[in-house]
Formats: sequence, C-alpha cells, structure tokens
Amino acid sequence: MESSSSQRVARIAAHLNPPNFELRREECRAKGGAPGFKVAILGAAGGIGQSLALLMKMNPLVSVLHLYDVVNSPGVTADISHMDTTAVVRGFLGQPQLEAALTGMDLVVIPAGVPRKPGMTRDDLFNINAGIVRTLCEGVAKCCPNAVVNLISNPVNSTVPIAAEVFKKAGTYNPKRLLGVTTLDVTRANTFVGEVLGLDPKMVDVPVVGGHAGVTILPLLSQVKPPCSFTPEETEYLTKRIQDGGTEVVQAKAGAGSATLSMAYAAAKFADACLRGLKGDAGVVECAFVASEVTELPFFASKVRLGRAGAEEVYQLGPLNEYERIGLEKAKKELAESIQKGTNFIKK
Ligand SMILES: NC(=O)c1ccc[n+]([C@@H]2O[C@H](COP(=O)([O-])OP(=O)(O)OC[C@H]3O[C@@H](n4cnc5c(N)ncnc54)[C@H](O)[C@@H]3O)[C@@H](O)[C@H]2O)c1
Ligand SMILES: O=C(O)C[C@H](O)C(=O)O
Repeated sequence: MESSSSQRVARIAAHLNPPNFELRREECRAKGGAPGFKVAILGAAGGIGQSLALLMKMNPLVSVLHLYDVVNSPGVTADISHMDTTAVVRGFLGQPQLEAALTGMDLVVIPAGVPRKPGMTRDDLFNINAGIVRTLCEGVAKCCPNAVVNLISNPVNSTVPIAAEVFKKAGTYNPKRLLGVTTLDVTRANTFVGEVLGLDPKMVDVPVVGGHAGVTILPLLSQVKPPCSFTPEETEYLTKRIQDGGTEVVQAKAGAGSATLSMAYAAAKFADACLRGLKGDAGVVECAFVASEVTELPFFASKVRLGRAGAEEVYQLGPLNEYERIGLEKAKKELAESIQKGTNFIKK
C-alpha cells in the first residue's frame, strides 16, 4: 500500500516537473508525434505580445511557442502554459537568453518596442525601436536564418528596411521571408467598410497597399469585394478613418499606449496565414509590407501569396481610380523617406 502510494507520488512529481515533461513531449514529437511549427514571439510580455501569445497557444499549427522579452516573460509563460492546448511553451528573459529563444524557430513574430502616446507619429518611435529591431534581427540572422519574420514594431515603414540591412550584412537576407505586418489596416478597412455597406465585415475584402503610417496607408476602395461603389464623401470618410485608425486608438487610450488587442488579433491572423503557407496550403493571400517591384520603391505593401518559401508572389496593384492614383503619389513620397531612413540606420 505504502509503496504504491509513494510510486503514485513519484509518478505525479515526474509529471509536474516541467523540464522533463517538456522534454518527453518534444521527444515524442521528434519521433513523428504531433507535427507543427516552432514560433517565437519577441516582446511577448507587452500589450500585443501577451494577447498574441494567448492566440498562438491556441493555434493547432504551433507545436512549440517561445516567449521572449526583457521583462516579465517568466510570468507570462507560466500563465499561458496552463492552457490545455497542444503547443509547448517556454519562456526566455533578457539578452543572454535571446539565442536560446531563437534557435530552431520557423516563424519569429516581433512586437518588441515602445508604442505611441497622443501627439506622436510612428516615426517618433524610430530612435528607440530601430536599435531594438536591429539587435533582435541580428539574433535571427545568427540562430534561425531561414525563419519567416513578421515585423510589427513601429515605424514598420523603416523597421522592415532596417531588418533587411541587418540580414544583408549577415549574408542571410531572403526577401521572401521578411514581412512587415499591415494586417491591422486591412481588418480596420474591412470593419469600417462593412459598417458603411451594412455588411458583416467577414464578408468584406479591402486591399490596403503602400505602408503603415498616415498617408502611406492606401485603401483601394475601388477594388472592394463584394463589388460596390461609394460616394466621394464616403470615399473621403473611409480613407481618412482607415489611415487614422491607429491614432484613433492612441487618443482613446489617452497615454496608455496604442492598439494591442486588435493588433494581437491581426498578428495572429497573419501568423496563421504564414504557417498555412509554410505547410503548403494553396491560395493563401494577405497584404504585407515586403521587398517589392510593384512600384519604383524597394519596399511596398500589397497583396502577397504566402507559401513554403514565404512571400512567394507579390501582386500588382490592379487598376486604380483617380483618387487612388493621387493617394499613391503621396504615399510613395513619404514611404521613400521612411525606407531611406531605415536603410541609412544600418548602412551609415
Ligand atoms: N504593425 C502594426 O500594425 C502595429 C500595431 C500596433 C502596435 N504596433 C507597434 O508594436 C510595438 C509594441 O506595442 P505594444 O503596445 O505591445 O507595446 P508594449 O510597451 O506594451 O510592449 C512592448 C514590449 O516590448 C518589450 N521590449 C522592449 N525592448 C525589447 C527588447 N530589446 N527585446 C525584447 N523585448 C523588448 C517590452 O519589455 C514590452 O514588453 C510598438 O512599436 C507599436 O507601435 C504596431
Ligand atoms: O498607431 C500606432 O501607433 C500603432 C499601430 O501602428 C496602429 O496602427 O494601431
């Protein structure tokens, strides 16, 4: 009796010992157990990072989830790890653990960095976030050079060129695997257009091209699906609201940061699309800010087809109306400066 109860205690203790437990689960996967992708979130203890970690833990395509931050990642990891979903979660804290967090990853999602306060532009974040993105991307180049990178940290119009230069310097640059996340602009556009049309936003598809800041966010309302038309007043209202969506949230939060919940939703949606592409699913198409030949600029957001190689095809913009052509010229002017600023940050 006593020996069976102590055996039971030993059995339970063995199960409660997280490192052994994780090792056993991973050995099982290595032997052909649960398939799935290894995903790291850098900045996982932040406003976006925590909700994104929750959503990625729920994604059945994820087998291993690494949560890295310079603060509070152990607490977030302990919390998320109690969810009874498949992914094994591990936490990593601070620069000395960055390499362990990144080694072997298939997808790296980066929401690390400071958010805006009222009165700031995204470019005002450059001085702090540029250095953060550089350090994290140096880690990616060293530890998982073939990973797909989803870059969320602002200003995206500059941080994506920064990441590209870091990867070029390291000799690991693959333009198909570096994607700036603009999905939130699309979810906002679908929502606001759905409101105007009286449609469920799930039924609406608005391409949003250009970049991710102010006038560089260019919704193509002439290409909305299902096909529809807008009055000039509706076009003006919708374009402005989509371009100012981030500022609307920053002002409403009144100093407590920028969009985190809708962004985590958008980031999880985009990460899932990237994983479906990596898995080999056909017809996975999302907007993203990528290396591009669609305009004369080296980076531009447009629809891309996601596949095993990452952004396998970058789609042309299609026919634009006069309003959109004028918007495109404005967007390109601002984008050119932001891209150059990012590139110079590494090249200088
Ligand atoms: N692309 C988009 O559409 C979009 C949308 C919303 C927010 N953002 C941007 O995402 C970023 C994060 O926003 P948030 O609201 O989550 O901010 P936050 O301050 O709540 O969280 C940021 C996290 O990054 C961590 N961090 C800072 N330096 C780091 C480093 N060197 N390595 C790892 N982690 C580090 C912080 O500790 C913090 O936990 C901001 O730059 C914001 O502007 C982008
Ligand atoms: O607006 C911001 O600063 C955050 C983000 O880029 C957004 O669009 O919500």
